[in-house]
Amino acid sequence: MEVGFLGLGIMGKAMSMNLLKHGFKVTVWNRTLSKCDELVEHGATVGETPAAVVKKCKYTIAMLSDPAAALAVVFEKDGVLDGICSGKGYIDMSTVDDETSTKISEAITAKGGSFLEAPVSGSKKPAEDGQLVILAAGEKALYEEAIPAFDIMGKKSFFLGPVGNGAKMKLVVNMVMGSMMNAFSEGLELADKSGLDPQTLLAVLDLGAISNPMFRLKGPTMIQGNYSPAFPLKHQQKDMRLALALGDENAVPMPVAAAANEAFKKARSMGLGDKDFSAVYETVRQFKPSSS
Ligand SMILES: NC(=O)C1=CN([C@@H]2O[C@H](COP(=O)(O)OP(=O)(O)OC[C@H]3O[C@@H](n4cnc5c(N)ncnc54)[C@H](OP(=O)(O)O)[C@@H]3O)[C@@H](O)[C@H]2O)C=CC1
Ligand SMILES: O=CC(=O)O
Repeated sequence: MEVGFLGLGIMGKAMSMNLLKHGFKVTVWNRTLSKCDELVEHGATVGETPAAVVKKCKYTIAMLSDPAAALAVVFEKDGVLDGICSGKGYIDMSTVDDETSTKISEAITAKGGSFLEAPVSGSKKPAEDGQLVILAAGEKALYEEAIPAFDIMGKKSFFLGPVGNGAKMKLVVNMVMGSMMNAFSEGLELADKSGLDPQTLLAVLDLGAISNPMFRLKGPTMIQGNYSPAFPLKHQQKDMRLALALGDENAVPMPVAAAANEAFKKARSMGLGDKDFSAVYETVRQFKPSSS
């Protein structure tokens, strides 16, 4: 099966690599073309533009940074719209808001193509291990067609109904995650400043009711001041911003998420946007290990 893949950042590279390793023929495109090289070494072919990829493949997956990128790749010259037609599908797995997704869906379907949004929960390692959670919504027939690819990239896929529901679910999940990361950072700093060993805090947390993979994975690296990016902080802040807009639209008060968003904005202003989202710890941290 020949599939297209647009966007070879942290996530897209790992996801398309998994498809290749499991026997899919993959045609890739990335704005910075040199990022295609490693995929080509593993058997991918390169399309010169998004339109060229879409013309070649039955369906094309995209994994792009944000709403502006998702829109640009579809609507700009030689973009997805210039290649899509009846019988072809477009699956956007980027984290965007429902308005962006709906705009893309309407344009694709107006040209006779079918559309699915399918944002994912899970970061670099789950993407490498094929352990993502896929939150799909849109054209059910395209969802069914894409299940063999979803089964390779993910450990579980949900079909959530009409376009917009996948985007909203993803924003709710990441709003919770971003808020938790801030509470966790404050806890680490409070332990340290009040004379407790943060490592012991991690051990205590891991044995109790709020034990979770994120604290377990990120805690040790945060204590070391190692923020090598798995989930870039600028993307987490984008997700907080979009989730807050969803709260605004639905008149849901979200004071905790609003405070977390401010912390991520502060981290961006400190030049930490391209670091891992756990670098938000630096907004409250006073002691800096010499390695940071
Ligand atoms: N990293 C993670 O843990 C997770 C990320 N996500 C979401 O997945 C998406 C991708 O994330 P991730 O891979 O980490 O991000 P990266 O920043 O690593 O990659 C972003 C990709 O978008 C491309 N891009 C950005 N702007 C444009 C544009 N204007 N036109 C064309 N292409 C563009 C980049 O191209 P170029 O290489 O040229 O810059 C790159 O391929 C985001 O929506 C993120 O929120 C979801 C779950 C987990
Ligand atoms: O969007 C990020 C994630 O870890 O999920």
